[in-house]
Amino acid sequence: MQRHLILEDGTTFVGEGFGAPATTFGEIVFQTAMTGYQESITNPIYDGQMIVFAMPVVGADGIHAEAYESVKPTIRGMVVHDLAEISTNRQRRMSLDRFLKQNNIPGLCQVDTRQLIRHLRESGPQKATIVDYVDDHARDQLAATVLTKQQVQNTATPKAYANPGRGYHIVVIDFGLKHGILRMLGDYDSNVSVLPYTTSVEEVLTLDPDGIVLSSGPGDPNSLPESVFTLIRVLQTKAPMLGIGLGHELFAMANGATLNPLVAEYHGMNHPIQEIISQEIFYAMQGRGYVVDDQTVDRKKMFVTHRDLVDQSIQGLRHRDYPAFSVQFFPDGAPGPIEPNVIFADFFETVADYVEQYN
Ligand SMILES: NC(=O)CC[C@H](N)C(=O)O
Repeated sequence: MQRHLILEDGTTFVGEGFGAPATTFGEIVFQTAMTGYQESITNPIYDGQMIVFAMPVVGADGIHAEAYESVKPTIRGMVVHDLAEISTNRQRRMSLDRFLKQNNIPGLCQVDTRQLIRHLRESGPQKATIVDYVDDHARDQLAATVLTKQQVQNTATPKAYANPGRGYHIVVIDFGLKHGILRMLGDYDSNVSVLPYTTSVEEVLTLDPDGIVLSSGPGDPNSLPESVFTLIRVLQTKAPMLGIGLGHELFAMANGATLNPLVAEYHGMNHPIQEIISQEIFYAMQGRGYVVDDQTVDRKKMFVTHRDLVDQSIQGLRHRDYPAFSVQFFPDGAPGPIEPNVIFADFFETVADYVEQYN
């Protein structure tokens, strides 16, 4: 059935509906990665958003068991050029179409995604809706919709839980965790406790962590309560810390930096990232709508460890006084290149040194 995408600025696109026949509202962003649509649509950083895929044909892998990044996807829609009808992946459990239907997420295919993405690159993210008909009612509803700023609350765990293993005790502060982070921690000798971001310093310290991870997550880092920054400021002095994505942004803010929204969000894996000390270049999955303002990083406290070579944005920070560091990109490679996995190796090396020194 023909369906339509309406953008807040009035632009409309026509396409063929797939997935759930639902009408939804969300902020629309585009994903330029050529692989990993299942990981993208299940990554909690996209909570409440609609994703347009630059990849011309999406769906050929179907949905498979290893590529979930959350238990339940909370995106609001998926816009693609061509939907692959036939999937030949041996690990495939179901079609993308069925998966979206089960999760009540609408899809739109046969859309001129190149034109749409060019438009969004200029306009930046905006509200959008997928509807059956374009009429005044649909436009009014879109105009009246207020998008939530509560994405972290929506996706982060409200209760502590364990991801048991043997080895170092790693506490993950959950801001909208993706599974890739837990998978990577599980590849090392670690016993993981995941705590809500509303947790107190005492609750964390009672667990006597050997290392602390600040997870990635959706939304605007400026929308988080002051208690989060206090928590980070205290915890970074107590045990080795690794911030990822939103965790990196919050780590920067806790140490005095400011975060700015990007004109066009960047979701992709084609920007080279350089580790400054080694000059090594690698690629990593990135998903960011915000960037650390370079001018506001207190060089006496922190230094820049990684930069994106396309826009020179800060991609990594390290504290000068504590074993605490952070990366803006996804080091778990789910999806994406696995070179940045080395960030976890660095973290566990830091944890091992710390445990040896203080226990
Ligand atoms: N990679 C992430 O964790 C995303 C962080 C944040 N929501 C942003 O858009 O910048």
